[in-house]
Amino acid sequence: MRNAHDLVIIGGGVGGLVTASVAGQLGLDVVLIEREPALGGDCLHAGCVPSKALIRSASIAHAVRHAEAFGIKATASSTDLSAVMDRVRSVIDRIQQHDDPARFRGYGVDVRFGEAAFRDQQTVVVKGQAVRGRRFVIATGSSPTIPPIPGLETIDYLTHHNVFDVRDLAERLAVIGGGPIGTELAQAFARLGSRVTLIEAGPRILPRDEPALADRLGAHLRDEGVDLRLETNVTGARRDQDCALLDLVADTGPETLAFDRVLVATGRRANTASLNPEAAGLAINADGTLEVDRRLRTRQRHIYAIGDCAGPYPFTHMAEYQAGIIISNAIFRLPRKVDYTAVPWVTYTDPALAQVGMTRAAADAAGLRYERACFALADVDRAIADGESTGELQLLIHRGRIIGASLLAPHAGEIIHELGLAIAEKVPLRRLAGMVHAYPTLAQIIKRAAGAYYAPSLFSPRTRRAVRWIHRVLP
Ligand SMILES: Cc1cc2nc3c(=O)[nH]c(=O)nc-3n(C[C@H](O)[C@H](O)[C@H](O)COP(=O)(O)OP(=O)(O)OC[C@H]3O[C@@H](n4cnc5c(N)ncnc54)[C@H](O)[C@@H]3O)c2cc1C
Ligand SMILES: NC(=O)c1ccc[n+]([C@@H]2O[C@H](COP(=O)([O-])OP(=O)(O)OC[C@H]3O[C@@H](n4cnc5c(N)ncnc54)[C@H](O)[C@@H]3O)[C@@H](O)[C@H]2O)c1
Repeated sequence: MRNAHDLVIIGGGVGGLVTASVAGQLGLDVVLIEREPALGGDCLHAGCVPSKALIRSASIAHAVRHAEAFGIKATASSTDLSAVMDRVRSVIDRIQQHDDPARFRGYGVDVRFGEAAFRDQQTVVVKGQAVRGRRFVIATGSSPTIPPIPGLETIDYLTHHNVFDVRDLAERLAVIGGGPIGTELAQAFARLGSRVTLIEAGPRILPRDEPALADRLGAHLRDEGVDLRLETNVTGARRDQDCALLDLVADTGPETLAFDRVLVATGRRANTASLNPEAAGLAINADGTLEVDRRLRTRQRHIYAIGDCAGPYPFTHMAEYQAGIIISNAIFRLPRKVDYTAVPWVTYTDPALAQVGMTRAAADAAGLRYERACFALADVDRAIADGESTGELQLLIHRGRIIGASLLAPHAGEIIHELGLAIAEKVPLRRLAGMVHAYPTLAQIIKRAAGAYYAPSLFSPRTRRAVRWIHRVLP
């Protein structure tokens, strides 16, 4: 095909950037198109990075406030949100250096800024210019969805796109939506000093996670002072002088509450409309993601899609993982399919809620018979030393191997990967029970849960009889 680039990548977030850097360094003729004025995508500018930087400030505020429980007299903390957000900004700026267009141009990538839309199956148009490609990777991410609440447009609500620009701490903050965004930010702002009401339409926060652990986290947030309203619908919103009024309806009846700010965190939808997908003959799933096969090819075999715009797991590490699949399929031409058996995800509350592999709901849906091994964090020595008691590990075990793990614990995201490897590599549970875990670590909860699973058979009457017999007959 004349004048066609080897690879045209649409979207300069993590999915697009990982693909572009490898393809460029391997010597392909690559064009990377990003509609915002900077590379990095939502994770860097309005997602993972600013939220985790904010959570860090919030955890320090929380530690200072509770210092006395650890024998430390600290003066009462107050939050300078402007300084907190300056730090958030500086963290973004520091990481942004990795995503400098000059770096990618140095790899030979032709970086262009402007919105790309398909003209046909081989061409996208950017700022009026046609860009032809032999292969395409769509990595356009997702955007916040706004629920159809009458009057919402009148109250100047926040989303994750502008919440990190706010400089003054709201005294009363409503967070609508108890998914990962709403839950992480509700706790962070409560710890920074806002009175937070977290409103979730469903029966629990974090509906994709293990229900018992999500409930435990919800109770913990309440203990920390978050006013958690479950099974509550927002039926109307309006401005009243300096505040926003929200009409709430729950089993207990209707109620109208006043807030200084309202953050909407009710989900995200794939960015596909601006791409003009029909012109390229691409199919869209009911949830708005692009239809792809297990090799991440759309219906047009030379057009691939990865990250949030393809799903099914809208996380940065999954966009990066899927970029690896594309590199294999589209660059090395080695057919490779996605494998989602050991996908981890973490909600970075304190304690954090981490999942890898199957939840019980997923195992039930797959018709698998499994057993459970659980262990409470409160019985782990390190957790006692740290003054942390809220948490639990739950393992799902199928034929002696772990198929899913859910962990509520401080830094759960740092602990869960050992279990991810065990699931991916089908490591027998007894190997984990026998593995030496350094003392005292929170990760010992894994060995303890595995030990708890084997304890009934280890200390059974049969084993006890066998041990007595051995001691009688052997010298
Ligand atoms: C508040 C928040 C916190 C989060 N925290 C975490 C976390 O802790 N861990 C985690 O794993 N995930 C987290 N996520 C999710 C994570 O941000 C996304 O999964 C990740 O950014 C997806 O990467 P991507 O490459 O698919 O899309 P993005 O990073 O969104 O990049 C897509 C890019 O495509 C561009 N684009 C869109 N349409 C076009 C077009 N037509 N032409 C040109 N360019 C276009 C966009 O401008 C954007 O830069 C969080 C998300 C939010 C909102
Ligand atoms: N730590 C992380 O990995 C992390 C953190 C933040 C975001 N993310 C990603 O970003 C994506 C978007 O996150 P999110 O939290 O916005 O979406 P989500 O879809 O995960 O959760 C939205 C929540 O809002 C509730 N909801 C929807 N409409 C509502 C309404 N009108 N009133 C009250 N509640 C309502 C839903 O029941 C659901 O619990 C997620 O899919 C997640 O993967 C990941």
